[in-house]
Amino acid sequence: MTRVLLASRNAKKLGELRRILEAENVRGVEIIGLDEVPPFEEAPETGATFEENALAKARDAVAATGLPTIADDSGIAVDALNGMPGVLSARWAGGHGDDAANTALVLAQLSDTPDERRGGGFVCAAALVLPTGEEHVVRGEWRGVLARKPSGTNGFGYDPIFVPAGGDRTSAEMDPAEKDAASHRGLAMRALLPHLRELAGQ
Ligand SMILES: O=P(O)(O)OP(=O)(O)OP(=O)(O)OC[C@H]1O[C@@H](n2cnc3c(O)ncnc32)[C@H](O)[C@@H]1O
Ligand SMILES: [Mg+2]
Repeated sequence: MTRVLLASRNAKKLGELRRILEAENVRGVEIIGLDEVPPFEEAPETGATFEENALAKARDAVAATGLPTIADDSGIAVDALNGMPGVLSARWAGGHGDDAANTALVLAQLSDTPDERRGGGFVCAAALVLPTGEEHVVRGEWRGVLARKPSGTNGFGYDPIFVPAGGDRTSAEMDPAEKDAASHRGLAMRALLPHLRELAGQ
């Protein structure tokens, strides 16, 4: 078993990452989270791009633990807000990870935005950094529109207000496997699969 660290403190995100790898039958890799390694000082996520933040999170964790590490930096980019919240998604309303306040603020900011200009998308940058210094950074995007009110209880973060393109339900109304099959995170993680299979000796 090769131990691979997922450098995240977001239990929901960690759950999705694990589920996606499981669905892809990546065996021979044991995924552990930040709570399962000795604590180390985590730098604030101050990068200008998702890729920068993902790489920084993964590099720090490799330096501290010596484990091959995946980090995910993600968020929602709203067209009418010029791509924001973007890298500020986790702390858009001020506090870190207050999902209800973040979604309420985005909805309020879009209250006068008509249906035809409510486009946006989830973005996920995933970085895989190995103790050898080998680095891979990939990106997944999931386009859709911003709803007028929250619906659904699955997922996390902005899922209750995001309606993926081609459908009429929010991603919080989709079942988990359905979200994974189409999501930004699913796309990014599947792009890392060849490297993970190599690590697993598969
Ligand atoms: O940095 P870590 O510890 O991994 O956890 P985090 O929650 O701080 O994660 P990010 O810094 O990447 O911020 C991502 C934010 O974007 C939002 N987000 C990302 N992926 C999402 C998804 O699949 N569905 C809904 N919201 C999502 C959510 O609000 C997250 O708090
Ligand atoms: Mg974060």
